[in-house]
Amino acid sequence: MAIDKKRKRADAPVKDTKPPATKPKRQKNNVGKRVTSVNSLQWKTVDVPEMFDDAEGFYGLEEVEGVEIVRDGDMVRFVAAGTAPESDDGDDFEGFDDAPVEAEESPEKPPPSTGAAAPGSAKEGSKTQKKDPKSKDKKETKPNEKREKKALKEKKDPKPQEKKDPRPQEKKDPKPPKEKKAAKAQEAQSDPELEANVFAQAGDIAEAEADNEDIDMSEWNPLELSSQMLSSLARLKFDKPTAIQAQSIPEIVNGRDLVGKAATGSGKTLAFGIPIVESWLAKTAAAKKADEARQPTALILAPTRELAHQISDHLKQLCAGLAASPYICSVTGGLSVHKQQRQLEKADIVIATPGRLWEVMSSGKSVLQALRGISFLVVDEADRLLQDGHFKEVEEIIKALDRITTEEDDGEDSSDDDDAAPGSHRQTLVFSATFNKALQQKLAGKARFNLSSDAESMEYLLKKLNFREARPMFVDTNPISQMAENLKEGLIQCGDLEKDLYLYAVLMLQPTHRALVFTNSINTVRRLTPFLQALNLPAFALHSDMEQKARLRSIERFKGDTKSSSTATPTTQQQQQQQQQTILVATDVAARGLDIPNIDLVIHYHVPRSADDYVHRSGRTARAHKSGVSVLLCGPKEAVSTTRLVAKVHARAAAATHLSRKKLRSLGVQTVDIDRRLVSHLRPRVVLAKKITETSLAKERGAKEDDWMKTAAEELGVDVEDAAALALVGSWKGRGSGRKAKEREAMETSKAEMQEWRWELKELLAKRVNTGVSERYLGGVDVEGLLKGAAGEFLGVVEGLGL
Ligand SMILES: Nc1ncnc2c1ncn2[C@@H]1O[C@H](COP(=O)(O)OP(=O)(O)OP(=O)(O)O)[C@@H](O)[C@H]1O
Repeated sequence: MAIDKKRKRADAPVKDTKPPATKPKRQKNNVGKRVTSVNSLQWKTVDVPEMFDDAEGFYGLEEVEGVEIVRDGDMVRFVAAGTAPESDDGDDFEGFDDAPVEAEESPEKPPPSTGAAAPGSAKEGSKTQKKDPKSKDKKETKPNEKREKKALKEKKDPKPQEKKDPRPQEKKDPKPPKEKKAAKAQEAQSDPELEANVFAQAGDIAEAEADNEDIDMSEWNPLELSSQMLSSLARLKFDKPTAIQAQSIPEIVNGRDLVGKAATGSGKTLAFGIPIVESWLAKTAAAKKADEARQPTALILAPTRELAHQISDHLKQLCAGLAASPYICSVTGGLSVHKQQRQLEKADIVIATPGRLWEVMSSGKSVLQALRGISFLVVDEADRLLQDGHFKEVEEIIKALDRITTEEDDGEDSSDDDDAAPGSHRQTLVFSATFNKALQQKLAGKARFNLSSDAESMEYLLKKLNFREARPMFVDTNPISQMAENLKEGLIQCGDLEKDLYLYAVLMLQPTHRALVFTNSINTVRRLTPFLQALNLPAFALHSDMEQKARLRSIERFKGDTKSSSTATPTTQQQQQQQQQTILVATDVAARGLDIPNIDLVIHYHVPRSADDYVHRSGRTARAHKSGVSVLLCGPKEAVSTTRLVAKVHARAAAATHLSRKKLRSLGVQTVDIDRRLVSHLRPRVVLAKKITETSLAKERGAKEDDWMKTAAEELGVDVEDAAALALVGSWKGRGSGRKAKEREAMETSKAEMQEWRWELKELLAKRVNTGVSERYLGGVDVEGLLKGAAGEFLGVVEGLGL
């Protein structure tokens, strides 16, 4: 249906299809015209070729009619008629209208399976509204007239470089910001793919564009990037390349395979993202017809869904300033497979987690065939991706991609998987913060591989990546340390059962904007999150057992993009401060690559399992030249092994420098002695909060258990009301019996008792905590001032950490 409509559009000139009533409006060429901003113009998405029926416009191109460009000194101004009503799907352009714009609800998209609006569907419905002159819609761009806009601009704009298309992608929509936000939120609700766009910083980009002309971009010159790309980078205010970008981009542009290692937060994503987008721009420019270029340019593999979406958003931000943008799609678990299949068919850049990609690739040949034509294969966070349970899928994906050169058109894939495709046409780029150079040096060797060891498995798989070159380029921008420069590391020793207390103490003492708490288990995330919430701290959970939507929502809330779920009204200065702070309690699913701005504190509630995990977890803070603190909470038995583990991270620094031992010690982790008196003041709050949360959780578990027992009793054919029968079903000794006893106890706790505890805790939280230092209190107190006045006495050696 949508195809037919588009045909109709393509075949019949727009003015012929317009209802006669609206025609005169378009003829009022000079009537009511006025100077307007570029964003207020009536941009319309360029008509979509039939084969891209489901596409969101024609490669992002837009056009506008009835606009005059007037030069006013150094400024270019746009003169146009007033705001026009717009069709929600672009099919029913009715000409400009001088009527003022009013907010309207975003139309729903048709079900993606058909790409067409069913009669009476929301799409159809909103179309009808559009024709109603009273609706005065404004939001969606009208298709049809976009190529003209570009031509118009190129023709009239005396400075094509700066003016080529000064609007970021998001600004193509002429909706007013408020309305846009509402429409976006609505779309996000109905479309998980859009909802996934939690990292987008369109607003920032829009602000940035205003003064990007003042930015000195000369430090990018050696990289010989296109003017379009430079203008996009200026918009992002990236005035110079980071070290990994400066060293990798020219090599990648020159066609080299590359293994890149750089500290966390040092800009690795754009180190491969910029050359990929440049390649797409060149390919698109060279293609005679737009659809000739529409073969995926790159496949980027990432270990987690969040990282895949983040890379996607990061690249979208980069492309937001381009006149035409590649279609970037992420293929991750938790979202609709069918939708991803359709998106893959039109994708230019694919970012995927291996499990879902393999599933989608296995489901049909078309996707596989399209991906075989990629020019770039990127393996991000390579060490994790190639180990942690992804090994098999990555191996299968690469084998499938490589069969292109050995497989004949008999429709059967070669079964000889060890026959790596010779001279693969694609470039392979492998990035991580933790990457062993020795591994790269062995890549061209003939060694036999022992797949029982992790390191050798990875080595084997790297071999399988089928680099074009015998020795891919190895770029290591930080051979001394993998840790970010401005990271301070601390270690707090406490009793095994006191971690909750010390966690709370650190969160109270360290004025943070965003704190990330790492645990080694999903159950701990489930317990700590409500525990911190009970203490009035805005904590959110993230672990792999959560639904994808909930995962994304947690990250959004952590970023402060949406309102905190905390309903408590702040009563004290401390509470107000805490409400601005957000805390994410996560498993290692958040350890890799996540680039959330302004995380200033990472707490390892459970010590990391490996030195690399320590590097990546700690790397969530102190990113992009910012500073941050990483604190390890260690039980008595963990302290020695953890210190050793951290020392391992710093060992290379020790070997590679001639600094004194004392200096080297100061660079590593510092032991933090939090004043025990202070901690003891916080204890009553923590004890009560633990009691409340653990009882609630045990009640929940107990209720589930009861349901299970009832079902089992029914299945056994015994009377569920019979206590003896329940005992028969539910009684067993041994593992879990202590927990069950707790659950029973919790089940017996009345609502009134729980309520009483809550009131008690509320009172405790409202009280100031006397720190025992002069008149000062924790809570309503300026902790920084307190530290200044009583450093040493208060927090001992933590001064160096800024606590
Ligand atoms: N040239 C640049 N100038 C300034 N900021 C930049 C530049 N390039 C990237 N950034 C910013 O630096 C931050 C970190 O980048 P990125 O996420 O790519 O780091 P990374 O090296 O991949 O980290 P990790 O190893 O943790 O995955 C991002 O917010 C990004 O926007």
